[in-house]
Amino acid sequence: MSSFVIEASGLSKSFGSTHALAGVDLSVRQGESLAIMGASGSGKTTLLHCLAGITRPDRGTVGFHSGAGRVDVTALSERERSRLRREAFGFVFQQGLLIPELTAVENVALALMLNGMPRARAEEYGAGWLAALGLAGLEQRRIGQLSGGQAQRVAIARAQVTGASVVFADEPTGALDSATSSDVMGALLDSTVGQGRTLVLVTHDAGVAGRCSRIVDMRDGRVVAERVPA
Ligand SMILES: Nc1ncnc2c1ncn2[C@@H]1O[C@H](COP(=O)(O)OP(=O)(O)OP(=O)(O)O)[C@@H](O)[C@H]1O
Repeated sequence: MSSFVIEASGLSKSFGSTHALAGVDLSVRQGESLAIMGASGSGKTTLLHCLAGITRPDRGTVGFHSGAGRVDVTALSERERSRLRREAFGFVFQQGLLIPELTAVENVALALMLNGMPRARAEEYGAGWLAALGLAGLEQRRIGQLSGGQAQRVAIARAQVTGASVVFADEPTGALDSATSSDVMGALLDSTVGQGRTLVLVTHDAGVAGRCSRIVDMRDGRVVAERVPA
């Protein structure tokens, strides 16, 4: 059995009187694809953000295991968490958070340049990732000149180009029609778990969740069920 890459225990997070997370224990194995499902407001995004070190929980811990050992994500400073996110994690959101003024390849290369890689090399790497995601020939298009599915593939390339060991995705196919959604989900799986890396995603779409290796269901800030898709 493979080892855990993320181990969260006792996570609680409130916003005023709203208990977004009310004691969540969740471990994620290296190389698995985990879908987090549940009704609107059940705490899915808050959980994803706590696992990824974006949000610090009020209580509980998140451990991240890398080749260098275990990091207690919840004990890190804001600056250390930001570095961990840049270096070890990748993010794909519903709206790709791409920079519209930049071209496809510049958007991908930027992630590498933020980690100190010179521009020419970063763009070379970026172009390689775009090609791997089926976007060869579109490197110089600005984001507004791409379809929704193509733009989301650029976002996937950007999330992976730094060699992220865990990719976190929040409704990565939420803005796409069902055929495009299926293509983009295939690209996301191939480029993460297909390469031995780990994918944690939030989705409302049972079709998307059904392609993951495990699903957890949330209700009222708690994980209430766990299942393996048929
Ligand atoms: N920054 C915030 N400030 C105040 N309340 C928040 C904040 N973030 C989340 N909440 C509240 O916490 C609860 C859980 O929100 P969360 O976004 O985690 O749910 P979700 O399951 O991802 O919902 P959705 O499917 O609608 O995106 C909701 O009641 C939400 O209104």
